[in-house]
Amino acid sequence: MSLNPRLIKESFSAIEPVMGRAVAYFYGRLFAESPQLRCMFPPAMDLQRDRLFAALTRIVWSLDSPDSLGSYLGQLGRDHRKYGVLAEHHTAVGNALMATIRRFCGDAWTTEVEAAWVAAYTTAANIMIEAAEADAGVSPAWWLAEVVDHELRTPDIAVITLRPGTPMTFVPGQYVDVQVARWPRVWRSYSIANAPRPDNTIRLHVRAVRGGWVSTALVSHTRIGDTVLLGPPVGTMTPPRQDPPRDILCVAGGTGLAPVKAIVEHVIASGLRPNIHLLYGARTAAELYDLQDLIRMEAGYPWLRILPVVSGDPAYDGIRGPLPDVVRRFHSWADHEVYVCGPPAMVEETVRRLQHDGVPPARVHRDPGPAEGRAPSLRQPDTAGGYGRTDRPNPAEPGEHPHNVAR
Ligand SMILES: NC(=O)C1=CN([C@@H]2O[C@H](COP(=O)(O)OP(=O)(O)OC[C@H]3O[C@@H](n4cnc5c(N)ncnc54)[C@H](O)[C@@H]3O)[C@@H](O)[C@H]2O)C=CC1
Repeated sequence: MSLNPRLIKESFSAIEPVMGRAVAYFYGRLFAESPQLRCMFPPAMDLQRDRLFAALTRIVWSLDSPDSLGSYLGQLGRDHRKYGVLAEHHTAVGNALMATIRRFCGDAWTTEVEAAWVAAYTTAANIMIEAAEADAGVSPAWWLAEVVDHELRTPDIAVITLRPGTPMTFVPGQYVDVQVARWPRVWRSYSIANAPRPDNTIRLHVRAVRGGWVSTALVSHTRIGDTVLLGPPVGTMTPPRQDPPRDILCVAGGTGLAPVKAIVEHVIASGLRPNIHLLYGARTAAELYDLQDLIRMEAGYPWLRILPVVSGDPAYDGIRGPLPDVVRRFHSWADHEVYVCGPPAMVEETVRRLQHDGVPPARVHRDPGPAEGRAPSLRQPDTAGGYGRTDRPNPAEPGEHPHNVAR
């Protein structure tokens, strides 16, 4: 069996215009043929459909890059352990997928196309299965974590400290999926907002979204002593090793501060002393929910500068304006390592302007927002890596953080 990326991409493109119906058909077929799998999924499937499409899109467009495809599929396989996915489930998924593609790709379906999809799916499933099996020997499928602190910083933003029952190894900048007891099988992603700590606790910054199941439960219905489930840490917005280190620019909007703060803590703990500018934006001063903590941090490290920015209050007595504009008011950042995280449009625009101003793409680390949580255009394959989270409520299925996991 040999991979034929061209045939896969052509037939996948033929499905694009009817992708919504195709994904619905896929799940209908999967559950009709393997009803025992239905209980592994949440009651409402809309978000799930987006995730499947986003993951499929990423896989199809990565077929020419075996290394990045391999690491993505490996992560997917390890991450799927928390759902209870077993090797035999991949056969059921593969059968439903082939039936779906056959039905929806119309005239593009030939025996060569079928062979190409079978080869690609078999390869992908094997990578996921092998990664899951290797991981089973060294890491839990999920962690039970106790809420050891819960601070309501604004009426809808909580900073929550969790202690996993067994230590969780992660890299600053990564995120975890969270499930609350109130909503079984519903997982939402949150970035870990701290560097690894000796007591193994992790912090999350959570904004309750109107209609958001998990975020509302975490902010308004969670108390110290409660427990949540955590999936394995994933994500690629992690700091590169550098010696000597480059100076750093961080641009964080709202709760997008979380992974950026973890990276800043990591740099501090490393003992290196690059200059760090952290532009921390919110719509109002009251929404700068972590400013006091950041100011305390700044007081201990003269090479760390915290610059709060408010976009929605003309009377604010400090730096005002949209973050992408404010970034440009400073000297050039062209020789800096840059981390950008927050609302997707803010991230897009900030990165676009920084690159226009001479920051090389390889030095820009971004949390790509919902690029993988929604369906990216087939003509604009997402190669940024990482995942997508959004605090937008999903009108079809209230949710907080679509991410890139396909089930
Ligand atoms: N909670 C977490 O762990 C993480 C959250 N995120 C993402 O960060 C975002 C945070 O959202 P909120 O706290 O509600 O932020 P927000 O909507 O209150 O905005 C925060 C800042 O971003 C700016 N901004 C918002 N939209 C903009 C746009 N279109 N153009 C330019 N600037 C814009 C605002 O002016 C403000 O300075 C969400 O999209 C979330 O998915 C990302 C990573 C981790």
